[in-house]
Amino acid sequence: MGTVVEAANKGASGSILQKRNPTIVFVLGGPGSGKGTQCANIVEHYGYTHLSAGDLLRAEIKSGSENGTMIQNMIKEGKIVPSEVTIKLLQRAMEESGKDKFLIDGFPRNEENRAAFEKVTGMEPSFVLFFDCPEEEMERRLLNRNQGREDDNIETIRKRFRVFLESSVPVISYYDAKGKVRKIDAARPVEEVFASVKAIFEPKNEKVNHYVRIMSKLYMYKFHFAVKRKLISLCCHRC
Ligand SMILES: Nc1ncnc2c1ncn2[C@@H]1O[C@H](COP(=O)(O)OP(=O)(O)OP(=O)(O)O)[C@@H](O)[C@H]1O
Ligand SMILES: Nc1ccn([C@H]2C[C@H](O)[C@@H](COP(=O)(O)O)O2)c(=O)n1
Repeated sequence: MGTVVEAANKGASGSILQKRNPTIVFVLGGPGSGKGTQCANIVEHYGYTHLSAGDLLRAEIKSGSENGTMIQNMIKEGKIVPSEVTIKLLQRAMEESGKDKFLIDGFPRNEENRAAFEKVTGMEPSFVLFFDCPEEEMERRLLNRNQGREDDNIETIRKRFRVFLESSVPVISYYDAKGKVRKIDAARPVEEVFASVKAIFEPKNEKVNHYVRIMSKLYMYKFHFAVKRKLISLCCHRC
């Protein structure tokens, strides 16, 4: 059996979806930044279909599939599951839904995820919704989540934060350079965060769009500076 990337190279994959020319929004942000919470609001108000990569992987574990144990071990370690597996699950879910507007939550988590998705499906996101939240707040939320998730313990949470900084932030930077990132301050109460989300999804005139893009760019400068400082301090702790 070939890999999904090999299948894409042979032109065997991605075609059904591509023909439907779906709208894709990637939803990114650290663990506990509120991606799932806000996706539920977007679904309710704007008719998108929500596909959470983490939920699809957890369902795969429960289904008792051959990849189940490998996925479970990786999630317990806060690691990122190989793109092969996650992309197949996402593609299947998109095809089976019969819908054409998707919020893809928690994906792409690293450069491998991103490049493989674009290669396999031949599709790119319309934009990337990025929920920015300080670690202390995300940690508090995850420790209070109470959904029985195996990875909501302090040891795995710290690993997930590190993977976010080292592997997921570069993906956000990639799309930022293409002008596709819409950054949201996610440290506020749910309703306030959703008000900012709405401003992105509502149709606007060109002047407002221009203003939103400039504000997003300014926020992203600040964000990248903070990430660099954090990575340097992590390196200093290691030495
Ligand atoms: N703005 C908010 N203020 C306070 N609590 C919030 C806010 N948004 C979400 N929460 C709560 O924080 C927890 C994590 O939220 P959620 O599951 O939406 O995050 P997530 O980014 O999808 O997390 P993960 O990446 O780990 O799946 C939940 O218990 C949720 O109810
Ligand atoms: N693209 C993805 C998305 C998720 N995972 C794994 C690793 C995560 O820690 C875990 C939980 O995801 P969440 O529900 O927090 O979005 O699932 C992955 O490997 N690749």
